[in-house]
Amino acid sequence: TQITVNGTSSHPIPSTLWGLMFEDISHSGDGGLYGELLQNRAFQQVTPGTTAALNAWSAVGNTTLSVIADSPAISSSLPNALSVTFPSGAPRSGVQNSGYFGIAVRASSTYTASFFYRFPSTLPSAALTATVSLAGASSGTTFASGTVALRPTAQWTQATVALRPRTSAPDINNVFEVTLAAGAFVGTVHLGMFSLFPPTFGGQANGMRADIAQALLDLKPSFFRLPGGNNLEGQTIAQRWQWNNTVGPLTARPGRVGDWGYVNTDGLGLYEYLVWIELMGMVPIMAIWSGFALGGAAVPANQLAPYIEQSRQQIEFVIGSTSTPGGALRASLGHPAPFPLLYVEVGNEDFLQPSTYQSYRWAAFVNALQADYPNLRFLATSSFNSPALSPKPQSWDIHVYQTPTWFTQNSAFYDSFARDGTTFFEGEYAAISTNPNDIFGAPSSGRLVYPTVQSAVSEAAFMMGFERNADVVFAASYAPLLAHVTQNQWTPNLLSFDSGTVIKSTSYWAQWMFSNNRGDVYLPSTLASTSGALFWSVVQRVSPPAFIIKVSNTGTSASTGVFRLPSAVASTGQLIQLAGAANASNTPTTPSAITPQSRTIATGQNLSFSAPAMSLSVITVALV
Ligand SMILES: [NH3+][C@H]1C[C@H](O)[C@@H](O)[C@@H]1CO
Repeated sequence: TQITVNGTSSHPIPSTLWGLMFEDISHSGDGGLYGELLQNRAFQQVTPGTTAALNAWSAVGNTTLSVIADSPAISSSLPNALSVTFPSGAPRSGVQNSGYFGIAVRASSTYTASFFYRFPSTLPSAALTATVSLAGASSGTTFASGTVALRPTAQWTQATVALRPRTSAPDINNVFEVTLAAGAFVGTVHLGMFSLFPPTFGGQANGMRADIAQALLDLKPSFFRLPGGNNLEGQTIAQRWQWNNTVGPLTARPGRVGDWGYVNTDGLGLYEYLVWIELMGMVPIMAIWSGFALGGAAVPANQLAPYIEQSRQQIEFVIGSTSTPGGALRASLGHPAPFPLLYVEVGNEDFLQPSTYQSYRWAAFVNALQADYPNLRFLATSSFNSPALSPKPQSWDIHVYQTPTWFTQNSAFYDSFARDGTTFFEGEYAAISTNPNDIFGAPSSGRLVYPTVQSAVSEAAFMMGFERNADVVFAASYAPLLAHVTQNQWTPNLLSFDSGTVIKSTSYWAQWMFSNNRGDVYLPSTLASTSGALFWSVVQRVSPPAFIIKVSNTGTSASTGVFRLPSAVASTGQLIQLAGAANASNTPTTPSAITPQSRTIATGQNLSFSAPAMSLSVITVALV
């Protein structure tokens, strides 16, 4: 294929083009990115006395456990506690937590453990020594232990201890224990608001798991969409995500039943998101709830005011001056300066109930909030111009989940969009099935469990379209971002993980190749055929001056592109290439089967490049 590259750029590439979409799905947050290692740490949103209330907890030795609604409670937000009864003559006994499907124990880390306790009836005659430890679930090997004094008190009191493993555990099959020595105490103790944190990314208090955060940082992401996705919406209006329930001390956070079938602790709250986003060099694209719950309920127009006010307070918390209540709260938590918020998304996928979005919800939120915050850009989340909205949205968040073939055939999706000032955020996209008749079906019906080489190179063809249309596409993110390898509600995902490992998919590497090889301006070139297999994008980097040529071959045989570049270039350049069998994936058993390979290649102003079948290539060649 002969490809003529224009020497005059058509448009700059916005700095926000490549970034991350996040929501707590498949334990992306609790059990994933959020640093807390204990599951069901505060018995939030569970029914006392039920087995489910004891999720992840079990007795050590002879104790009997039950979750109770305690009085006094630890706080009004945390009504539940674990009642632990030690019988007479008990051996070493106490409680055990199995983490989020395991706990990684690394000798290089210092873990911070804490819990609240009180003796509701019989007080011990003197302080008791509790042992807090990390041990092999089946081996019983103790990797770390520390002691803490439990004072004889009926009032809720917090105990904290540092744990330093002497050796790393060989696998993630480990447990956290709080125990008393044999015969140390006969009676009942109430425990609650446990926590076990490893060192966090950048040392952030109540922060993120370092290995997952680092894998995300390696993508050099420019934005972070939060807090969802479906998980913003709630199955009911009462279960929606509410920013004010996610800030302040952990004892003030009630948690909620998330939209993906598990309790969200909301320990990863709005402040933690924003501080981490800043630490990562990203900007937030923040959603506000738009009056619609996934179960189908919409707030009537004449009852929206308190929800609009809650959203206004959410925005005030993020960017309000410290003379406002929201800004003052932000300052009190340690961040007096406003966060760099420009984009506010009104709901999520409001194409699910476009009628009320069109008739009043969009206008009610935007008219009120735009008046308060004129510099903000509000994104509509219903289907583009279907129905038309008033006031006319400045931006839209468009999602697509499709087959690899759809992505190659729609590489020019944005070419025909009107250039009228409206901008677009491709907030969610992924090739998720090879079966066009059952996109969201089961793996037996074509659904991908992990991204494949074919899905990654097809997404890359679509991503070429984002660079070509970066005058109207300002941001794009693959979704979902993260998922536990087995406790998930959705596949495929950009990154998979368990308690100890992060797996970078083929699609992760495609995102990595685009985001780590950005240009400043786009150079138009011969258009690829959308029914073909070869796709390309040429951008120019100002400093150091270079052409960056991305080539995706989504076909089953090698294909050559001859690039006629607009000016002289060096005789050698760098090639980064991702290639493999169409159905190859990186999985827990083969985590690095397909990774980008770099090498130097011969280059010239007429650059002939043979792209292997099923490959994504990035060629960087210096101008001379
Ligand atoms: N149904 C998808 C669309 C929604 O916005 C996300 O929560 C889901 C997974 O990415």
